[in-house]
Amino acid sequence: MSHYIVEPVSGVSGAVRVPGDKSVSHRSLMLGSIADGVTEVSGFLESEDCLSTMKAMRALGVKIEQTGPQAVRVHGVGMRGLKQANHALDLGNSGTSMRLMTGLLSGQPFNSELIGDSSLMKRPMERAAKPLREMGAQIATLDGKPPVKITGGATLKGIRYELPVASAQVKSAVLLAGLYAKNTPTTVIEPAVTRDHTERMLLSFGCQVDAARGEVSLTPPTQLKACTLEVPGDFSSAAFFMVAGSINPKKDAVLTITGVGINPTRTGLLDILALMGADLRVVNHRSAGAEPVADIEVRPAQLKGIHVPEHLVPLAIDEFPVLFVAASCAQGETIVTGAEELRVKESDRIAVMADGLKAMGVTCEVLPDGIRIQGRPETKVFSGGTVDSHGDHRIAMSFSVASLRAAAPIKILDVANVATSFPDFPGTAGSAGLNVTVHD
Ligand SMILES: O=C(O)C1=C[C@@H](OP(=O)(O)O)[C@@H](O)[C@H](O)C1
Ligand SMILES: C=C(OP(=O)(O)O)C(=O)O
Repeated sequence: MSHYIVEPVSGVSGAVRVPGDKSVSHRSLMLGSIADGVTEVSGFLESEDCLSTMKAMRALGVKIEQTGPQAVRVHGVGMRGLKQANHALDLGNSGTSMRLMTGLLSGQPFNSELIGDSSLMKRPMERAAKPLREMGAQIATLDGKPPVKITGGATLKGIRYELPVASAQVKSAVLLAGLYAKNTPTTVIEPAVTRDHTERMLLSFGCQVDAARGEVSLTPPTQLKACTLEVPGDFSSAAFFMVAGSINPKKDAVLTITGVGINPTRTGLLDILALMGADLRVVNHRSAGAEPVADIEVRPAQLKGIHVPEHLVPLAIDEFPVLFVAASCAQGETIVTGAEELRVKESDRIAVMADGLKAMGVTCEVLPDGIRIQGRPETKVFSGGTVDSHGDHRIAMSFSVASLRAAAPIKILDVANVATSFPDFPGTAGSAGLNVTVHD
């Protein structure tokens, strides 16, 4: 099992570019596959999770070429052109692939089976299966978990579905099935705003999607029209550098993260860090097709503890592990509540982060739906030592950032899964000034 050794360094500065957005990359493959014509994708994230989606779409009969670095050409087969795979589709570590594919495959005339790695096989799938069954799909899970078995040939009807949890994956699964609903629109009502990449991309493919006041409605199209897609840098990958630049011991340093997707349904961390007193400046606004993009400049600041407003939780859902590192360096207590979803990600991100923080001398208390962290505004907040990421990419990268305020090296166990979202994290982190080395 590979691990990182992360050495304490004097600080970070300069400019970094993060790889393409994982959520957008998955969706580009799925929608490109069922479009009519050839979809060209640039800025594509060549990470293990997105390659799992690519392998699955290829197994369903779609020709997908990798035409250059981060460039993908998807030869769409049309809405009715997918073919039955001759094996179970292994989606590795990727919850997004499994939830969204469950929706997409519910509308097909053939059977499918979805499996994944040991982490994915433990994650809840009924949240997607339930509304899809209401639409007429035939889906079986095992105690609510994978394998997900979909019996093809069902006639789907559009539904009006109120999401019990704020989940973009479930919303997207329902919308993808809604593409196949017979003559009836599908409406999803969200309890809180979640990422809207599916809606934006459906519009790019020529679908009629109406979104207003927490409701998204899709009118089933007769076809999706292939298009050209530009994937922005992943805000969730940029988050590690936003926190690194904020807790940076190098005074007056500026760390700039370039080409970051700043879709407002993703940028909760900007608001949370601003409430904590961070100095983040979003500059050079532009767009990558349907998605807004900018550069983010980060300067060191003395952060202060806050109670994170609950409405920001879904807008920062993947950023909490690294936010906990920021909170450890803040003056005073930070409280996170309303974040029970963190317990059903690649790991239980509340428990696993709390264990690692405690192992490095941080005082924190686990809550059923969050955490309380006692920040210490000292130069060396973390003792260093060994922490276990439990195979969770975001935990491994978060503890790497902690090295900026650590008294001794940090050994981070079980880091291979960093490649699911950020294939060259050690290299990019190194270019900013961190010292992360990989060991077997
Ligand atoms: O739709 C997506 O691409 C994602 C939605 C979120 O999951 P949930 O919908 O389960 O909150 C997020 O945690 C995941 O990394 C990607
Ligand atoms: C939760 C995540 O991804 P997924 O649900 O796709 O495994 C993540 O990337 O943090």
